[in-house]
Amino acid sequence: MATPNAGFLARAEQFSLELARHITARFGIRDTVVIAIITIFLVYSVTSRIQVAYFSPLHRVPGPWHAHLTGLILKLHILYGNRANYVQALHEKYGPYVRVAHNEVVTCDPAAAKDIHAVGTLWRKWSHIPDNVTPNIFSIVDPKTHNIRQRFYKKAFSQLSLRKSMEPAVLATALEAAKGIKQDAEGSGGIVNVHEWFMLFGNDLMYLLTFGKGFGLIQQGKRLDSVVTAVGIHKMIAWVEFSLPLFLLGRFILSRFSTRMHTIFCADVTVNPTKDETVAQLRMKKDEEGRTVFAEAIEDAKEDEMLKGQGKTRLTDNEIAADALGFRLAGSEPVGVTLTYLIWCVLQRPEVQKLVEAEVAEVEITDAITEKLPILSAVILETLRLWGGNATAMRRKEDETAEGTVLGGYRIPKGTTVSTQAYSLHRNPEAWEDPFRWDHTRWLDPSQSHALSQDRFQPFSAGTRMCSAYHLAMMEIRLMATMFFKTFPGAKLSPSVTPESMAMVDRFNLFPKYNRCDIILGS
Ligand code: HEM
Repeated sequence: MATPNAGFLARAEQFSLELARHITARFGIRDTVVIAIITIFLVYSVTSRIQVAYFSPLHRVPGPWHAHLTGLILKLHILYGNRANYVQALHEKYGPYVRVAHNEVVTCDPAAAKDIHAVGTLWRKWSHIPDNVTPNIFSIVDPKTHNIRQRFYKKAFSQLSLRKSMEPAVLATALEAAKGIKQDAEGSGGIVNVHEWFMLFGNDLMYLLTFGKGFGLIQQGKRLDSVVTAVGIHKMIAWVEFSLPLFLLGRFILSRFSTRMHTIFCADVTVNPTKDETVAQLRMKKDEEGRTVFAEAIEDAKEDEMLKGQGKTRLTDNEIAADALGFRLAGSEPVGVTLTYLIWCVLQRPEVQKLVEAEVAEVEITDAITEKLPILSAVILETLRLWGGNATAMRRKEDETAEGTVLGGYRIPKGTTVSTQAYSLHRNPEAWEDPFRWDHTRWLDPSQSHALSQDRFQPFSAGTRMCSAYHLAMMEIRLMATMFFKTFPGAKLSPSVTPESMAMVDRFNLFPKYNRCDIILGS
């Protein structure tokens, strides 16, 4: 017996045949085939997007309506350097789990952050480096390859080794920066943009770390905008993510007509050190002058039994060049940014400023001594909590488990990107009391010390993908901050510095909106 469904199917079949006959008669066979292929593609794309939007388990995760269908709005925010603030606003509206794109969820739940970034986690770093480009330590996805690479640097980046190898250079560079700040202020009525000097400080030290010779940016009085930084790379990647055709148009056509376009669309070409020069520098022998910590790390690895067991005792030339660039990009900016915000936070609170100045006034500036100063340490940790230089998205994927995973009660299907950002983790009211208030005293209470555990305080990330240079970064911040408060007691913020001017822009690292923090030096 014919069912009502069969009647419908028969009518649909007849309609389709009529339509096909009509189109074939009007456009000819070849054009009809093209139209059919395009139609099938469009129908497939739309239905699969609707399926992912409303019928995948992700539809239960709250978020703005458009995020269920597309990541376009998120990509626009990335393009404008606004991702961190956009995601924070979404957390404030929707809670600790938010769907920000059809295939991406963000979370500021400490339990999820702990799971995702734990040692031995199944969550893998998300990377858009194509297979044919040698990844650097920052972008390697495969955990085994990453583990091998990490071992190359482990010893050289321990606190003990760094105090021998890098501390004198960090101190000398901090002294140069303080001199530069003083001279700059003398030439401009006592007002100086300290952000610029802190950024040059961070950049100079990274050149020194990877190439043995600092490029003397501070001595040359270079301006910040003449230094190529990770910002360029971020803008370039943001364009790729937003629209590949627009990126290609910019890269191959527009970049020929304007230097600005060239720095945005061809940042990788501009920023890459010539490979031969880098490799020669980093393969220097033990007794050669100008050998870097980086070169030592590579050399030391030859004696590492575990690496030998893995059949790998040397880095290839391509790997060395990639890592030199990776360290420079990862390390040049966040130290300078954190220092800028530290000065901004302390100078807003004269009573805290007096305490820090009194604490550092008589001390010798060494890493071991400054590490033990309670007020300075508390001020650094509290600044890293609210205004750390690298508090932006850490994107991860879990592709191992066929049925996906569960986070915060939500099923996350395989292949979904999940991001945490310390900017929101550190502002989560479930994790921190009065989270938006900068209050260094929360770190003076010993019972707070467990907050340093990996779940709710992650300015340097956590687990195996934690910042390789944590000890170096902390040393740079401690020595430069001590140098500043000893040399410039009574410094004040210029009236031009406002919460609006210091709002953070998110370009791989976070920066003050106008790249400025003007201060007036005390007489
Ligand atoms: C205040 C300063 C710094 C902060 C807040 C910071 C923060 C971070 C964070 C959050 C990550 C993890 C990123 C991710 O997984 O997506 C990271 C990774 C990394 N950082 Fe830092 N960093 C700082 C300074 C530095 C410096 C000075 C260097 C270089 C000398 C450096 C080198 C690296 C490297 C190589 C990685 C990749 C580690 C890996 O994947 O194994 N960082 N950093």
